[in-house]
Amino acid sequence: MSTPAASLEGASLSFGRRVLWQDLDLQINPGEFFAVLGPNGSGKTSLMRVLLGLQPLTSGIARVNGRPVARGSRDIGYIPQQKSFANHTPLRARDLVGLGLDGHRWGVRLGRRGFRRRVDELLEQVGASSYADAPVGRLSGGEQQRLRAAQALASDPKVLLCDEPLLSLDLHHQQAISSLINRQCHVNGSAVVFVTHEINPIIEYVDRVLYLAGGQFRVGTPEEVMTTEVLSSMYDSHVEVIHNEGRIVVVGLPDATHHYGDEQDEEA
Ligand SMILES: Nc1ncnc2c1ncn2[C@@H]1O[C@H](COP(=O)(O)OP(=O)(O)OP(=O)(O)O)[C@@H](O)[C@H]1O
Repeated sequence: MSTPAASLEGASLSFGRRVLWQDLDLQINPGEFFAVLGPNGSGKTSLMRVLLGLQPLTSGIARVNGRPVARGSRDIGYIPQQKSFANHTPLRARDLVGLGLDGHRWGVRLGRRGFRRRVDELLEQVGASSYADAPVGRLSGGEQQRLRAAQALASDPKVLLCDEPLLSLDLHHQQAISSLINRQCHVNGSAVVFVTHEINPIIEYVDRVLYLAGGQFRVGTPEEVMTTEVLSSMYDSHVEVIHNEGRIVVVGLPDATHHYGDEQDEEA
């Protein structure tokens, strides 16, 4: 059996009394498109941070490509949740993409010309050729986000972590970026971990989902997890899930995010 691209064994994460998840066992395989869903504060970004080696688990072990997670792993590509670059960031769009491509693996192998060609190719793939030489701080949120995607794809990572990468993109670019991420996954063999609030833009690509809510989790195909029964039980309230023409509509989600552990906090 091949080594999982990323795995968690008996993983738990708590902050004080708040339990985000407990006893999570997970193996994400090379070439698997794995979506992470759940309400605000359910621990999706924290899971990314665990895999990036930035957030220690409360218990259990997390591995990437068979090795315990470590900061700065070259096995990982990361499209962070959107934050804007400061206005005067001294980088052009192509420099940012080049950072993803830089260094040991590619710099030597490609040479200067090849390096530039590859950066141009990536810029084109995310529809950023027209602003290749613009300072990143002057670009719109969506334009910056497309560059982050190009940067993360540049290194051909074993594991591609995407934290709401489609936010602030228009429909056309949502489709272009999600299809590129899908190609990186199903053609180039990266494992993709894709955090999102909305599964429909990527539903045709998703192999399995992890759904986090109320301190609980479920793992399975979208058809197994995204059901009225499963989500109602996780939210502890009636939630209706409608599958229609390949889309999934969830109706009646409770507004407030209930955190497992809040009861104890209140009692205390
Ligand atoms: N270092 C920390 N110390 C204390 N609490 C934290 C820390 N990091 C995250 N949390 C809390 O853990 C919870 C989960 O945060 P996280 O960012 O993982 O949620 P999320 O599912 O990504 O949410 P969203 O959908 O809003 O992005 C939040 O309530 C957050 O305040």
